[in-house]
Amino acid sequence: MTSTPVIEVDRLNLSYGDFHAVRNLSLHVRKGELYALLGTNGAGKTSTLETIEGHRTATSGTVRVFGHDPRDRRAVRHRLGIMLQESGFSPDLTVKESVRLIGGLSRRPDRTERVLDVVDLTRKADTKVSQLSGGEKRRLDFATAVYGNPELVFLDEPTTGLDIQSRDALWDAVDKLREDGSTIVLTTHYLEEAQQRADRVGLMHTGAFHQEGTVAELTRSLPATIRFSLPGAAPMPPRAGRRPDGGFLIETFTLQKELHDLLGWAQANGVELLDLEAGPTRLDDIFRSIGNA
Ligand SMILES: Nc1ncnc2c1ncn2[C@@H]1O[C@H](COP(=O)(O)OP(=O)(O)OP(=O)(O)O)[C@@H](O)[C@H]1O
Repeated sequence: MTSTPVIEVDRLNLSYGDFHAVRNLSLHVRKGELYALLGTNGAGKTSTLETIEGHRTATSGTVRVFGHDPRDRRAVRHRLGIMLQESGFSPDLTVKESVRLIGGLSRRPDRTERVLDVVDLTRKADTKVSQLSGGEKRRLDFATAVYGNPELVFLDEPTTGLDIQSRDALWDAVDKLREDGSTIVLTTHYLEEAQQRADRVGLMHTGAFHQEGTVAELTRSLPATIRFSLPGAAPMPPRAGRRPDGGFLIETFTLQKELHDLLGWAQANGVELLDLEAGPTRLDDIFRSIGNA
């Protein structure tokens, strides 16, 4: 990863009539980064992305992609691969024809067969789009992000509707794009995917950033958790609170020590800890804390 800026958004404001959907948002993405733009429903993610992609005009502020105004399609468009939530391919085209169409529109060199292989649709090459399953359609949408290895890739909810094998294959293909130097901007409601993969996360709420940084930076301010349950006759464990589901919860900033003490207590009392889970704060917990703020 280098410090070359690929996306530079400064004090972006976007209004729909009287409604102020994005408020003074600044965001910079560097070459080679995987940046996850996350947020609550209606936070302004799509509005922000559509402005960065050149589909919307900012009410005020500046947006630069590779140093250009993204509405300058000639300068920018061939360098972008955009996987929308719904690509809207013609239902009468075959898969192969659709991929060729993507290639023609992208103006990037590649081979249709290679792209079909990456998105695992070689066996469906001659099938009409109207006859694809939901997951297969999603993999065809992904071809827009893969064709010709774009320098900047937008993935909008890429794994929605995909089974676990297809998800793994998609993330393998994204890893490959990154090895070849692509920069990735991801939106997803599967927070564990962002937690595992994002170099940085921007967490939006009501038009502005609630928090921005690495996952470690975002989760640092909240305690880690240990969750477990106990067999009926077990004594009450020290330091643990009761959860509404009858299990136990320990919140701690010293996870390793607390876990060590708990295991020692269980050993000393001859108690088996059931459903034991211990780990750092997750992005889910931060999302819940926004809802409660
Ligand atoms: N064309 C439009 N006209 C008026 N209001 C709009 C328009 N598009 C979006 N909005 C409003 O702007 C706000 C931000 O919408 P946006 O789609 O950017 O949010 P989002 O973060 O992508 O949400 P979600 O996670 O629910 O998809 C919402 O309150 C939405 O109702």
